[in-house]
Amino acid sequence: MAPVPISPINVGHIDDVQELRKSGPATIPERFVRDMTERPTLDTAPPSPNTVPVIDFSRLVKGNKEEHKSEMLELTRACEEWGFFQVINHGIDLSMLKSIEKVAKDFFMLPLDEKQKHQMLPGTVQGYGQAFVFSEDQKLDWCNMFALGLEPHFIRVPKLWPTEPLKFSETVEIYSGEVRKLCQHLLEYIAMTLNLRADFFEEMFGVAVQAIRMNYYPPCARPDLVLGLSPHSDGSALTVLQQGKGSPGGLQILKDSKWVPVQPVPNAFVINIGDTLEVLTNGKYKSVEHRAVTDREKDRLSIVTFYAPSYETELGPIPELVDENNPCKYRTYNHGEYSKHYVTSKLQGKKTLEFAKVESKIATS
Ligand SMILES: O=C(O)CCC(=O)C(=O)O
Ligand SMILES: [Fe+2]
Repeated sequence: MAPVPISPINVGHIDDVQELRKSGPATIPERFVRDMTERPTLDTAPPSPNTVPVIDFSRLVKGNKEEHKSEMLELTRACEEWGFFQVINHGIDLSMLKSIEKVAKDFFMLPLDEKQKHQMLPGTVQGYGQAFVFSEDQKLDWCNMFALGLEPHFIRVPKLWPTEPLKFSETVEIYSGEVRKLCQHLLEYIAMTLNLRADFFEEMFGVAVQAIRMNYYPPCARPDLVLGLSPHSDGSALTVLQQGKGSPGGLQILKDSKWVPVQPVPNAFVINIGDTLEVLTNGKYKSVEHRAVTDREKDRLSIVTFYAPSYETELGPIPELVDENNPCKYRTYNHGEYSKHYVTSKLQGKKTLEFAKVESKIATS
């Protein structure tokens, strides 16, 4: 969520999907209809037993020696083999999860002109609208987003913070404070799975950048033609995703070239490794491509926190994780530069990470 210079880009007309749904529930404008190769196959098969690992956070933190050890092994496996896991018993009060969901939903239910007071300008990633649209002919996602930069404070854009719903800002502040602590703790355990000091990432990151994005996916009459969110990996170090209670599944991750649905686990957070951890671990832990699909009848809400190093941080593979068998795959670069590159590129699988590869041809400025 780096501040982006506003350039005169022409993104064409972007229909608001909630309004589309209201006015003509069966109409899918061409700009939302995906090319054949991108369309989701809507799995009617029973969920595969091969699902994203579930980590019991309380066993990591206060379990006995055996419990801690087995949970650490599961965390290592999750990071190495999946890049995604769900966390249960995370210690964040369930009333907090409920409150953030309520203010998020209430915000999306406001009249369009009210939401548009906080509109996301073309080429930027904060506010209400669709991020990552850079041209007139780019396909659009069946999603409305509302995103805010949170930490450090200089990334905040005060005019984008709504006064309605009444408790919106206060709830975002409290929730995000809790999620920040969870990210810090998770990174401590992740550092330990890599035989690094627990405070390794905390020390390296400085005042970590944190942003929140609420994604609202209205039902879609033709979920087979559209995507809720285009395939991408996150630019963060870690991402924490809360799925709305009672929301249908919709998140899918690319595993062994197949799209695997992430089944919602009540009150859990879905955690994923972002590009930044992939670089730091020299690819030992990889960011995984993911996307969202829509549902014919039900709407879906997700509340997503991105946690990343400060923009000043110089990033590159951690020397302890580079050796003859794992030669250095990524160059060293400034995280602010990467963030700028990320938010000025369209979502396109793991393409943005090319920026960091040693053989990369992409210029750094
Ligand atoms: O809504 C979802 O499940 C996916 C959201 C996501 O990947 C994102 O906001 O980066
Ligand atoms: Fe994502």
